[in-house]
Amino acid sequence: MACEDVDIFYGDFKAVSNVSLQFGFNEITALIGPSGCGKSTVLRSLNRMNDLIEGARVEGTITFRGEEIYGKKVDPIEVRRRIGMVFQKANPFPKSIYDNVAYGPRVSGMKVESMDELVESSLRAAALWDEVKDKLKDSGLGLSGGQQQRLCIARTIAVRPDVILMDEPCSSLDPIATLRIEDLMHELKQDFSIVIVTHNMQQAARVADRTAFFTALSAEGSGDRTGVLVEYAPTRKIFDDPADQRTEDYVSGRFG
Ligand SMILES: Nc1ncnc2c1ncn2[C@@H]1O[C@H](COP(=O)(O)OP(=O)(O)OP(=O)(O)O)[C@@H](O)[C@H]1O
Repeated sequence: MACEDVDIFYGDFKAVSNVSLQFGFNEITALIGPSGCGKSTVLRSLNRMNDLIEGARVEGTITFRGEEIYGKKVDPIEVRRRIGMVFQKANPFPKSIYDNVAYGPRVSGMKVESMDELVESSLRAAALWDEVKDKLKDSGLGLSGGQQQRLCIARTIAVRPDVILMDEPCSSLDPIATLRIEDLMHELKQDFSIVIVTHNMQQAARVADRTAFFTALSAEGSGDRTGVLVEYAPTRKIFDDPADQRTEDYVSGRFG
């Protein structure tokens, strides 16, 4: 997956300017940077989630497996099936644990030989099966915050995406639940590519193969601040030997 010269607007406001990034398969890429630099905006553009925000507009090229995802003939629902998303706050449906996982395959009309097996394998892949296998009919809302987030990951995996986008998936979790999700991410990258937005630099350093650092620049003559990509490199390089002073200031905690 790649974006090239991407600008993203909300109405007249240019939130993100000139972003070019290539995401590796079976890799975890972290998007980091100070608040308002456009990380979530970029993430949402990768599976056309911005389509759902009134006034949001993407210019430039975003391709997935060589195909332009904003192409006229492309079905955004299919894009979102292949490029799934996990949100900041776990948002299980008010349904049973089983039905949360089965929901996506059912509504997308996926051909499934055994729904029971698909539910089990998705819950296993999300490291939740052992905790819920005896209460699959209970409501997903009855689980702990960390379990709910893993349920949302299972729900995302169930439709067999190629890429999983994660928007600060651990920000409302305690440190133990956070480490659990990070371990899970390491396992998931065997089968999926992952792009994660995180405020937590240690988290980026722990999980990501590559890291993109963004900042926000003030536009001349207006108070608007537009997000730009400063540097994109292997995570170790970003943290140990960044090329740009702004990256160094941010990762060393001097700014942001
Ligand atoms: N739905 C929206 N409508 C209008 N403007 C928006 C919308 N979402 C974000 N913005 C603006 O776009 C800019 C980038 O926001 P975005 O949420 O992508 O940044 P971020 O880096 O993810 O921030 P944070 O780390 O605080 O979540 C900000 O100026 C924000 O106010």
